[in-house]
Amino acid sequence: MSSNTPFIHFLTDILSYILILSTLYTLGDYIRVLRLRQKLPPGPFPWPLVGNHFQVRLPRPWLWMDEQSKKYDSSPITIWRGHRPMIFFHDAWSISEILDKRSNVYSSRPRMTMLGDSRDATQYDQAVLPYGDMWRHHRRLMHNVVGSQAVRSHRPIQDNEIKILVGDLLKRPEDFVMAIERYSVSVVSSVGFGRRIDKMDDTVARVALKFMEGVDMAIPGLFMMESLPFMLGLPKILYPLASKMKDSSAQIKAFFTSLAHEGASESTLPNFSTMLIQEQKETNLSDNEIAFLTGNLIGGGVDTTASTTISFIFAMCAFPDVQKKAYEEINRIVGQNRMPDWTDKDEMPYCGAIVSESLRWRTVTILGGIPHAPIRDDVYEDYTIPEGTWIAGNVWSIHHNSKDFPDPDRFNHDRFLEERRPFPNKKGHSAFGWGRRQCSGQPLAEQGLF
Ligand code: HEM
Repeated sequence: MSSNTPFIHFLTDILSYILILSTLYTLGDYIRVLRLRQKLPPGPFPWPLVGNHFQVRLPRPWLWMDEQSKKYDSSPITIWRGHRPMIFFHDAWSISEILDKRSNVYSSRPRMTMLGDSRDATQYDQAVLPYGDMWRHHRRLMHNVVGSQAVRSHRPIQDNEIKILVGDLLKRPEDFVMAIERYSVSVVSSVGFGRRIDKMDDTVARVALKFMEGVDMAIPGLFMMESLPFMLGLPKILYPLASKMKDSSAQIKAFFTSLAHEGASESTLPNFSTMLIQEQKETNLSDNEIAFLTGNLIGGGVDTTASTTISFIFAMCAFPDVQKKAYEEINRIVGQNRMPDWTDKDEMPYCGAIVSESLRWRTVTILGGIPHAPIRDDVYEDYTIPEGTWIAGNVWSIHHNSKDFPDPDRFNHDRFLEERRPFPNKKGHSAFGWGRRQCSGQPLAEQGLF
C-alpha cells in the first residue's frame, strides 16, 4: 500500500464534505427562493443558483419582459438574478404608485454587482448610493450645478456648442453621430471641468465613449456576475471580466480625480470641479466621491443626451410631416436671421412637444436607468416586497402602452399638445425616472435638447 493513501483518503473526505455542504446550501437556498416567490408578483420559474439568468431573452430583454407581463396578465413581474428577486413594472400607473407615491420607502438602490461593487462605486457614487446622508449630500451638490436655476448659467455654453454642432452637421452631415457626441461631451466637460472638447479624439471624449459601454450594466441576463456575485472575487485566469472591471474602474477614478483637480486649479471658467474642491476643504468629501460626482456628468449626461438627439434626427427623417410643422413654427417665431433660443420656448409649443415625444418614442433609459429599492419590507397589493429588492420600470412597455399613447410607434408630438390624457406625472412621460431618485441632470438635458 502506498504511503500517500491516508492523504488521499483525507482529501476525498474533505471533497465529499464540501460537496455535501454545497448541495445542502443550494437546496436550502432554493427552498427559500421558492417560498419567497409565493409572496411576490408572478414570473418565469427560476432555476437553482442562477435564477432566470439563462431565460432572459437577449439582446432586447424589455421585449421578453413585456411578453411575460402579458402572459401573467400582471404589470409587476418577478425575474430572479441568482437568488435575489427583481420586480419590473409594465405600466405608468403601478410604477408611479410605488416609486412616486411611496418615495419615502422606495428611494434607495439595491446592492448591485456590475454597476456598484465591480466599479467600487457602492460607497461613493450618487447614482448607486443607498438612501441616506451621503446620497443627500451628493444630490445637493449635483443640484447646485445642474438644478433648474443653476442650468440657466450654462446657456451660453450650450448656445455656443449648438452653433458649432449645426456648423459640423452642415459641413459633414454623414458624420452626424460623431458631431452630436462631441457636442454632448463638450457641454458636460465645460460644466464639469471648465474644459471644452474640440474633437472626439480628446482623452475626455474617449473616456466618455468607454462610459457608454457601461449603460448595459443594469440590464438583466447580460452578466453572470450579477446573478452570482461571488464571481467578482474570482482570479483573472478563471473570470477575466472581474479583474478587467476593477482595473478600469481604478483607472477611471484616478482619471476623474486628476481632471477635477486640474479643472479647479487651471480653468479660468467657473466649473463643478472648483465647487467640489472648495467643498472638500469644508466637509469630508473624499477624492473618490469627487471622481464619481464629476464622472457622473459624463456617465449620466453624454450618451443619454446624444442618443435622444440621434433618435430625434431619425424621427425627422421618418416623419417629414412633423419636421415640416416644426420648421414652420421656427420660421414664424424666429425668422431667418437668428437661431432660436430659450426665450422663444413659450411661443414654440410644437418644438417643446417634439422634445417630449423624442424622449418617449425611443427612450434611451429603456429599463428605467437605475433600479430603486425599498428601505424596509413593504406590502403592495397582495405581495410582500422585501427590503433591498431591485424595482424598475420597463419603460419600453410604459411608453408603448396604447392606452396612454395610442399608435405608440408613430412619432406624434401632438399627443403632448392636445388635451392631455391623464398620466401620473405632469410631463406626460417617464424618461427621467421616478420619485426622489429622478434624474439629477434633467434640467440640463431638457435645456440642451430644446
Ligand atoms: C436625455 C437625457 C437623460 C435621460 C433620459 C436620463 C435618465 C435618467 C434616469 C432614468 C435615471 C434614473 C432615475 C431613477 O432612478 O428613477 C437617471 C439618473 C441620474 N442621472 Fe440622468 N438622464 C439624462 C441626462 C442626465 C444628465 C445631463 C446628467 C448630468 C449632468 C444626469 C445625471 C444623472 C444622475 C447623477 C443620476 C442619479 C440620480 C440619483 O440616484 O440620485 N442625467 N437619469
